[in-house]
Amino acid sequence: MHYMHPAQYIGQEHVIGDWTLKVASVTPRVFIIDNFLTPQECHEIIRLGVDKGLKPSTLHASATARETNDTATRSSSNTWLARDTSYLTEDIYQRAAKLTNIDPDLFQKFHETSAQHHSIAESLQIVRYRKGEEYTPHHDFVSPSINNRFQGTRFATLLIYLNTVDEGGETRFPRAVNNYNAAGLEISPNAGTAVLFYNMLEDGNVDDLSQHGSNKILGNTNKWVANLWIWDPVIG
Ligand SMILES: O=C(O)CCC(=O)C(=O)O
Ligand SMILES: [Fe+2]
Repeated sequence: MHYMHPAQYIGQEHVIGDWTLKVASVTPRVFIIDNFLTPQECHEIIRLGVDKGLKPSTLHASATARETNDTATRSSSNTWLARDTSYLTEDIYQRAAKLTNIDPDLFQKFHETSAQHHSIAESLQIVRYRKGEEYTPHHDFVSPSINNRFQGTRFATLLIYLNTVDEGGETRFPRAVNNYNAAGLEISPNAGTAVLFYNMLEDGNVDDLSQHGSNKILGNTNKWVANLWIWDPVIG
């Protein structure tokens, strides 16, 4: 397993360089990081996404992830930006490595020391939700075949808000139970803020409580996010 930032109580802070990771939930482990991107960087990522071309989202569509039997519905559109798209995307991978305390080399397409070892980071997924669009609660981990000895899956999610949404569009963790309060957790999208959460537990099992979704967009402001999924290091 990779290193996991501790989350002992809500409001606990970890300082990494210029960032402060603030614990928003202990179970599941969710951290909020303000000013992960500047407003200009947010615009630039949206522009790169628009230039690439957005397509209606499917569930867990990526080179590495397989579809699960999740019944979640996802009405947004998205595209993928590889790490080497621009200086900015390269920098975002470097920042993500620093933030998660993971060797940035592991986020390269191929690990230097072994051509068989694929990157543990997916391409950056850019997502746009328009009015009325949502992503119902789901897990980001995928369930590998039970014949696969190494049950590798999405270890952590770095979700970056690329704009501020006034009406709806909150990220919701409906199963978050904290301080005996089962109301769940909702985070309003704020441009440049990142949310880091772990889809796995420290013992290597998946975390059922990491289930989350995006509330419906209620107003006329679209919601834009970037997802960076990081896999656990056991590569079969
Ligand atoms: O847009 C959000 O707030 C959550 C997105 C999400 O859960 C996903 O794309 O897997
Ligand atoms: Fe998700």
